[in-house]
Formats: sequence, C-alpha cells, structure tokens
Amino acid sequence: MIYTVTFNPSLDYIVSVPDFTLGLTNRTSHEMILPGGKGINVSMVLKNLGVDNTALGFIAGFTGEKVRQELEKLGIKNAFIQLDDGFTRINVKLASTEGTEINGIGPTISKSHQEKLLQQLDTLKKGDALILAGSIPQSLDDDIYSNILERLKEKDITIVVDATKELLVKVLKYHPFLVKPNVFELGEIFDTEIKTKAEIAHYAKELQKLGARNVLVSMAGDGALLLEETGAILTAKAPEGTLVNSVGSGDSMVAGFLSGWFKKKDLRHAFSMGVAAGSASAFSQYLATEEEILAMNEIVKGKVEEGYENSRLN
Ligand SMILES: Nc1ncnc2c1ncn2[C@@H]1O[C@H](COP(=O)(O)OP(=O)(O)O)[C@@H](O)[C@H]1O
Ligand SMILES: O=P(O)(O)OC[C@H]1O[C@](O)(COP(=O)(O)O)[C@@H](O)[C@@H]1O
Repeated sequence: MIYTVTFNPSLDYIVSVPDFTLGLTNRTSHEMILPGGKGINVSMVLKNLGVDNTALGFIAGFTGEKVRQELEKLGIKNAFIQLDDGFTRINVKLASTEGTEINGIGPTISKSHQEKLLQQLDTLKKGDALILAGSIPQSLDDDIYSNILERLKEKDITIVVDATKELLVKVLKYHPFLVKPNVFELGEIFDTEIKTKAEIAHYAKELQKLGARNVLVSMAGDGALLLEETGAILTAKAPEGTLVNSVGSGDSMVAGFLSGWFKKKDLRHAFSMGVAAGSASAFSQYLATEEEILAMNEIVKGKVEEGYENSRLN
C-alpha cells in the first residue's frame, strides 16, 4: 500500500484577483475552495491515475472536517487523526499573481496525537511506500520526519520526501528513494540563488552526497531535472500550454513520477510521467485527470533528454 502523510493539510482558497493592488480593497473574479496540502494532493492525483493509496495526517476543526468530506467524496481512503483543538489552515492563493500564496501555520499537534501517527506507521511493511510531504505546524520540531524514518529504517519501504530546509536535509541520511525540491527550495538549502541548469545539477549532487537516492528538481515552466541514483541526469523542457492554476503542480509531479515508477520500475518513464502530471495540472483549473496526464505524457516523453544544456533559467 502507498501511504501519504500530510502533517499540515489545508483548504486552499484559490482566487483570481485582476490587477491585484496592495493597500486597496481588491475583488475576486473567480474563486475556488479545494482540499489541499502536499500529501493530500499526491493522494488525489494517484487516485486519478488509478493508484490505490491511503491519506494519513492530522485534521482539526470545521476546515479539517471539510477536507475529510471532500476526500471521501472522491473515494480516497484516509485515516486522519482528529486533533482536539484549533483548525486545519486555510491557505490563500492568488491565482492571477503567479506564485503568491499565504500559507497558514497550522494547529498544534500534541505528543499523544503524534504518537498515534507513529503507531499507524508501525503497521507499514516491506514493499509499502511512504510519502512525507509538506510543511509541519510551527509547534513541531524539524526532526519529526527524520524521527519517523529512524523508526522505519529496518523495513524495506519506498520513502519519498517533499519538504523544505532542515525538514528535508535531516531525512537524507535515511536514503529516501526520491526527494523533490523545486529550484528555489534547492537554492534555499545551500543558501544560494540558483540561476542555471549546471547549478541545479551541482546542488542536486550535493543532496545525493548527503544521502538522497534520486533527486527530482522541478523548475516550473522550465521543466525538470532528474539526478538518478547512478549519477545519470535526465532533463525535460515543460510542454507548451497556458498556465491556468499552478497550485498542486509539484504534488502532481510526485504522484505522476510514482505511478510511472510503480508501473514500469523505469526512471525515464517515471520522470516523463512526473513532468506530464505537473504540467497537466498547471494547465488545468484543478489537479489533472488521468486522461489529461496520459495525453501530456505523449508529448513529454519526446522531450526527455539525457544530460542537460547549460541554459539560464527563465
Ligand atoms: N508554467 C508552467 N508551464 C508548464 N509546466 C509547468 C508550469 N508550472 C509548473 N509546471 C510543471 O509542474 C512541475 C512542478 O512545478 P513547480 O512549480 O516547479 O513545483 P512546485 O509546485 O513544487 O513549486 C514542473 O516541473 C512542470 O513540469
Ligand atoms: O505545506 P506547505 O509547504 O505549506 O504547502 C501547502 C500548500 O502546497 C500545496 O500542497 C500545493 O503544493 P505545490 O504547488 O507545490 O504542488 C497546497 O495544496 C497547499 O496549500
């Protein structure tokens, strides 16, 4: 079984605000409220791709209940732990001002609730996959993901981590199968601003030296770079299309990659499916459907190249 863990789910309030201006009353022209959070999005796209999985994590309050209801409607298995206080955050996304987001801190998760998750994870067994994705509420220490992996280290589980800064760095010694920083997050870890593909390859190798097996670096409209366990590099330019809503494209990429990997155990196919799923979601109002992803993969697979041209990023 594949398990996603979202410590900090959200309701994403995605609004289009034409000519957004700071300091004025702005009005939306379009708005959506969708369940979100990185592991949850991965679960939804895996489900769209016909890959059975279970969403784990913590929810609280009326917003958390709404997240759960929406997942149930979509038929996604879940076993969220209900917190006693606070509420699952509402993350605001300005769709018309690309990349502008306000993500909440999330509710406090007590020791006893953390222990409940650890007990759930103790039931994982050889052959299962675990995706730890997204931020953790401010009240938690950034060694929480590494503590989980310490506990699971003797089991043969495929581990994927999509996280930032120390939360990611601290898990690398457990040799996760896949990590997926975007370019900004990769630069942030090494306290630098990455401007070229050669720099991406260089810092991806640094993550590998620290223990990561496969490093998938997403570059939004510039596509992605995969540093394989063997040291080989694959790159793909993003397909042409109109950006509609980029929220969830990174998570879609993780789901596409994993579905491709579990189907063929071939990194090139996994990479192509990852880019296809990311771009298909970026070009659609919501997370991409299987039909959209497979159609996109027909285009992307012709764009996958070995190595990289050392161009500057847009
Ligand atoms: N503007 C875009 N045009 C085409 N593809 C995109 C665009 N934005 C994102 N994608 C696709 O989604 C993937 C993940 O996007 P990215 O924004 O890098 O991730 P994250 O959401 O984690 O920051 C990219 O590698 C690319 O394949
Ligand atoms: O846990 P974080 O890092 O605050 O991110 C949570 C946000 O990221 C998302 O999972 C989207 O992530 P991506 O755009 O990177 O795929 C949203 O649904 C959610 O609001």
